[in-house]
Amino acid sequence: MQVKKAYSIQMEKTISGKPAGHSNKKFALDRGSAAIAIDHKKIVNRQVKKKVLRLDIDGMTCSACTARIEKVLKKMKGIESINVNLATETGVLKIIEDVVSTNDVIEKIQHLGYGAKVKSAEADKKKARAEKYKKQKQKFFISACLSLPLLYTMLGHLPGNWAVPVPAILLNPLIQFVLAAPIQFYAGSQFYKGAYQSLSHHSANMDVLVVIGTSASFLYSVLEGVRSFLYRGYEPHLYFETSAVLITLILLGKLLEARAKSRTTQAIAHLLNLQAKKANILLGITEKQISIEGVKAGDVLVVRPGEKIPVDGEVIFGETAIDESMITGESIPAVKRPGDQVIGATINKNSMVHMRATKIGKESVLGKIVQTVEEAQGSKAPIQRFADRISSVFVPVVAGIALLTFLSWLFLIDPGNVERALVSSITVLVIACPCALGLATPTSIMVGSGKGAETGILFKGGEHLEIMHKVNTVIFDKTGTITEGKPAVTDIELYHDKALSYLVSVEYGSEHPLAKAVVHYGIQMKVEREAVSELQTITGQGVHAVIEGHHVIAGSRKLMSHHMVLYQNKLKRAEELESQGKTVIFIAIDGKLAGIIAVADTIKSGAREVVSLLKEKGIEVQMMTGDHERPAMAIARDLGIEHVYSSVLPGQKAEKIRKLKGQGKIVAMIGDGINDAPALAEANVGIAMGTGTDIAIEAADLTILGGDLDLVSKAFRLSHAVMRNVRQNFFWALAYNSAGIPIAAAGLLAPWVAGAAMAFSSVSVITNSLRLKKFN
Ligand SMILES: Nc1ncnc2c1ncn2[C@@H]1O[C@H](COP(=O)(O)OP(=O)(O)OP(=O)(O)O)[C@@H](O)[C@H]1O
Ligand SMILES: [Cu+]
Ligand SMILES: [Mg+2]
Repeated sequence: MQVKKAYSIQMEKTISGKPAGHSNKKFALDRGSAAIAIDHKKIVNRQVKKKVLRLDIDGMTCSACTARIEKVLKKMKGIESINVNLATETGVLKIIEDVVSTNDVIEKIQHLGYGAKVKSAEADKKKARAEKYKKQKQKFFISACLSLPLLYTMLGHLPGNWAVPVPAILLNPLIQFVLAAPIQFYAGSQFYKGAYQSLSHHSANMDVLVVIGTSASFLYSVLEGVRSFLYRGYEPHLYFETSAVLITLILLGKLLEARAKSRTTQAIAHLLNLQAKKANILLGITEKQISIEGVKAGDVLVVRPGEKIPVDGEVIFGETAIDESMITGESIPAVKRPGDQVIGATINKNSMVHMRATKIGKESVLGKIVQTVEEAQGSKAPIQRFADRISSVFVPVVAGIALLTFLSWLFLIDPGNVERALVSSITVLVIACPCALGLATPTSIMVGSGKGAETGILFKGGEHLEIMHKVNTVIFDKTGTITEGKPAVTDIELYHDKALSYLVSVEYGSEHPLAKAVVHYGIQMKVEREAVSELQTITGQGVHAVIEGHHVIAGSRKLMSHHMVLYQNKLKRAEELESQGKTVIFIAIDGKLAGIIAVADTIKSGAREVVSLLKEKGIEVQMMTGDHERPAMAIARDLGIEHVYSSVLPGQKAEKIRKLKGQGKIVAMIGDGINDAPALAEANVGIAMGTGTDIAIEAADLTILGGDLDLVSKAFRLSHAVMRNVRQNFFWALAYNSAGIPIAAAGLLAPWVAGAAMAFSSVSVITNSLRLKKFN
């Protein structure tokens, strides 16, 4: 049954990732021969009760912490999803406001022993981070200065001629205690705090390992010292330097980590820097310069040539050309007249204009981009959950191995030697600490998606970066994706004197690229437009309207057949035009064919290269279009694409992708139109052209700013580079541990060497991630 009714698109996207291969999107499309009415507000309103809550979370030390917060909060009522990121120290939650309040969530996290507050502005955060860094640095220096004399005493233990004379005072247990205690309890207090928090919630993080390790050597040394006071002549075996150096090195590691981390978040700062800092506001007839934060929607702003457009808005006076390349990728400046929309951060080239601010801050185009990038950087790739799982079992396992080491030394290897047993087990504890594992994925994802954003590839989440490198089938949409989407009318044949006027009038109400071509042509030819009623867009087929009491339809031959319009006598002419790669629009008035009009679009530069690049990688390339077979084939042949699906209706596009997925293929769909939205949502990876419709962008997993096809192959390369980087990070994170544990258990490693290895494993992971910045 085909009912004429508006059909709506339902979209549900979650922030958190699901395992690769599973689409986390639902896209219901009831098909019919009817008009499509897509209401943006409706999509938003559906989720009005739900709120995305962004928090700054403080005090997490390793991925065991993130795992615990996620686990506990997931159990709370009203929390739909939660994603805590160690690298950015943030949490993104989806909550149902009626059920749970922001305060409930914050209290819960605080109860777990972490600091939590609603995400502050980037500037506040920077300040807080800088302060923390300063304090951390201070602690490190104190601890390093106190450790040096202790370290010096170790030189006295060097074998044979290497031994260095050590002043007796440094060997005094009391002096050593005085040097070591501040390190243990002041500089090292953060580890005690962390360990206490962790243990009081029945879990163990890396702080626990550090605390057990350092406290054991400290306490043992204290006992030895006491003994030497009680029994004259007793030679105490002091290990103060072990705990001191360990803490110093771990603090150094943290310091280096913090510094490297701040470099990974530069992409956002870079984006925010695009924004204008000041705006000239017009108050009556006087003009005043104010800072950008002071601009409100509705303000009238003056923008002179050479200045940046301060916020999103609408031109109300003047005419100018604006360079929008940073947002749209379009290198030719766009002409803007009163009534035209302008985008914040773009550059006014020609002359002064007045504009009315419409969207500011988070609502603006740039604000949304920043938000997307932030979310992507804070989200998790499926592979990270794997890392989180490993590290959450790691700590107890390691504690077990350390205990085993202690017992086997004490009872089997060197019976009765508490000291040897203790040192070996401490070393095991320290070297096995999996702190770098928690950083392996998020730092790569962060640098990688930041790099993408800089180049014009906006990933909506880390999971897409990961899935993308598994893609083996890529499907391109034609119009607007492979072609410029700026078609021009080339041929025209009319059989009714009102045909052109009616056609231009109906197409005026359509967003379709073909419609724009017709409207543009109409303006050029100075065609009069008529009043239109009952306008309906039939997605994938054409448009319908009533003009001066006449039923006018324009679109594909499918639409004509559907309305029983006879077009067969013009079929030959149409096919002739189509073989040249042109798209033919049929016009019918009151059920009679009134004209055919041919429209041609140019293939984007770089299209051929992308296709051959993907094919080289062993990826299957296909094309899927709503257009007729002939023009589709003509273009496909030109590009070297063998598989073409033509005359596909929007719902069928998604169907086709579902089928391919069913065959076990991992599919990426690249499109721009409303007709592509369901397919973009269905594909494993949906890629939208930034020049395309909002609906497509919303449905997709990543957006190519400006619609540059080179960026498509770049996005694929980036995902491969990031995943390679993640694997390298896993290696660096685990290499020291796996190699170190047996050596440490055998008692062949000094505890401080283990401490250094642990610190450098974190540092090498972050350094490796930063290499992605050089990706080109
Ligand atoms: N506004 C319109 N005016 C005239 N014809 C239209 C209109 N919208 C759709 N059509 C007809 O329907 C066909 C399918 O449209 P659809 O939007 O699904 O795909 P397309 O834009 O041609 O190609 P692609 O799927 O590659 O983007 C078009 O080729 C055209 O013949
Ligand atoms: Cu560690
Ligand atoms: Mg298209």
